Amino acid sequence: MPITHSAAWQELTARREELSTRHLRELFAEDPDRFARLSLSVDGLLADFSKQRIDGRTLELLIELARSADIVRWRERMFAGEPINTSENRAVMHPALRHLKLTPFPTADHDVMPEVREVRAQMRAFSERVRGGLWRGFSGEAIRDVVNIGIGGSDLGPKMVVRALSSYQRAGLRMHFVSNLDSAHLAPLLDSLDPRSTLFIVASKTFTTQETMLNAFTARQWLCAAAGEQAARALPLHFVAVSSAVDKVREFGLPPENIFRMWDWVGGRYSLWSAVGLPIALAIGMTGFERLLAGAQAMDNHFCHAPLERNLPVLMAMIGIWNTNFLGAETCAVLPYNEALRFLPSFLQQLEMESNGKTVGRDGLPLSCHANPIVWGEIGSNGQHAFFQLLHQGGWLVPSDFIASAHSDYPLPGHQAPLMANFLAQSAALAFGKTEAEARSELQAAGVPADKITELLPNKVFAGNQPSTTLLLPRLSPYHLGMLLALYEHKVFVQGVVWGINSFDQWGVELGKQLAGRLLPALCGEVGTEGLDPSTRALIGWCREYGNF
Ligand SMILES: O=P(O)(O)OC[C@H]1O[C@H](O)[C@H](O)[C@@H](O)[C@@H]1O
Repeated sequence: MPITHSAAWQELTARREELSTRHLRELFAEDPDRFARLSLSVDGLLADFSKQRIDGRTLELLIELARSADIVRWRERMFAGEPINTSENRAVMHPALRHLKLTPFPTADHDVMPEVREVRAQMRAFSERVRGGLWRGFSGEAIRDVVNIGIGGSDLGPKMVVRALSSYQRAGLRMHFVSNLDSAHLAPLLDSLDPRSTLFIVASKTFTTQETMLNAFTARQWLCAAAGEQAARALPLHFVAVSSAVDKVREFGLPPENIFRMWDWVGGRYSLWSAVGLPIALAIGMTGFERLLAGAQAMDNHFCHAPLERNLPVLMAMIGIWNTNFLGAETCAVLPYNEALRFLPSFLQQLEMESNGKTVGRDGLPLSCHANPIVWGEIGSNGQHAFFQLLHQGGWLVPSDFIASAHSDYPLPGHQAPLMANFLAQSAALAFGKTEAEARSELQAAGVPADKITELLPNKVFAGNQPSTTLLLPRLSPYHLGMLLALYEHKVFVQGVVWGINSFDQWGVELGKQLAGRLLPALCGEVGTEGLDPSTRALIGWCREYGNF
């Protein structure tokens, strides 16, 4: 039965009629305990849902909706290692990667932990050697620059975490991330590097991704040219790979000891906890990386054991569904007030939109409702000076997640309090707005003449009622970052279950890749353009006229 036919969905639809006309101002005025009732903290991570357009009954119904989608059973199935990624017949076991107990996972009969622990030990040994200056390049120099070559899940996660935890980076290694096919990404970086002290990590689960392989081949050529006669000896001293395709890495020229394995039960966008996180271990040390894993494991435990009504990922997921499917929001903004979380919006875009950006359900039938909204975002307070105008007065419903850490790890005097003041001010302004009466009396108090007040007044009113969730970390530590990221992962999982989606495949990325493969020879003039659509044919003509392929 489609989820939209469930009793909870029907009741929520009725509830929408009532709540869509209510203002957050009224909801707060009616209930002085609203913050206490609609916020929840787990291990120091605080989530405030009180500025969402919900009330107690709505929340009860949302939890009932999650139950009618059988969330408890699906959660058990995931943690039991069942092949819930049905279109690829794969288990989904990224929680195994942060399982730090000495017990099996998922079961004693099918325990992946020995392999996981083996790779963790390999990561520890390797990162300690590199960080300690014991891993030497072909000319005997220690490593100073590390370049991760990968894209999508093999780039966004480690890049985001390395940036987020930059204040924990003490070994002095310079970390770089190259993902784009465009040589404007790799070329200037190579120009700035010394091949004798540079280490490349080629991260690709499949080891076939066009962008990654092209960048890896170019980097290999660059190294070999610099190493000259020592090229063969240099390659394993300057290249390691993270992949599940061991044979392909061997063909690239790397010995088994330079290969960090991953498994088909880890999806790319869920893989930062695996050896894909090697740049994190190199940047902050393996002990720091394990703190990240510990935070994620704490969130796994909370997700598995907390009652649904007090379960952070479940609440976040269901409130998102309320905003999308009942209030009609088409987008969702991620607004981290922390410079170190600069790459979090892009990471979450892949996590959410590649997982749940679908219109077909697990059963192969069209979904009976919309699934993932469009996720976008920017760090604060920068966004305030760019697009917040639209959030405040643009007339669109845009729910947002405000994220910050109370403690700054870069304590320049006088910065953190104003940052946090802006962080708190914006969600309050979006929620409560400014009425015409308030705007009028402000203008009067400022001595603005009456005719000017009439002219200005419409511009000075803020409708408010924009819903937001505030996520507040005590500090952006590896542990709390791990919690935050696992929170979003499980939120995505819960939403996928309710929408009836397989959140772990991504067939929608294939068509463009296929077409690019067909167009490449036409662009290079090796084949004609007959049979292509007129627009593409004409564009190829232009590209060939001006391009330097
Ligand atoms: O790690 P790789 O196999 O190179 O894949 C890198 C990325 O490319 C693909 O196109 C997928 O859409 C992503 O989910 C994946 O993370």
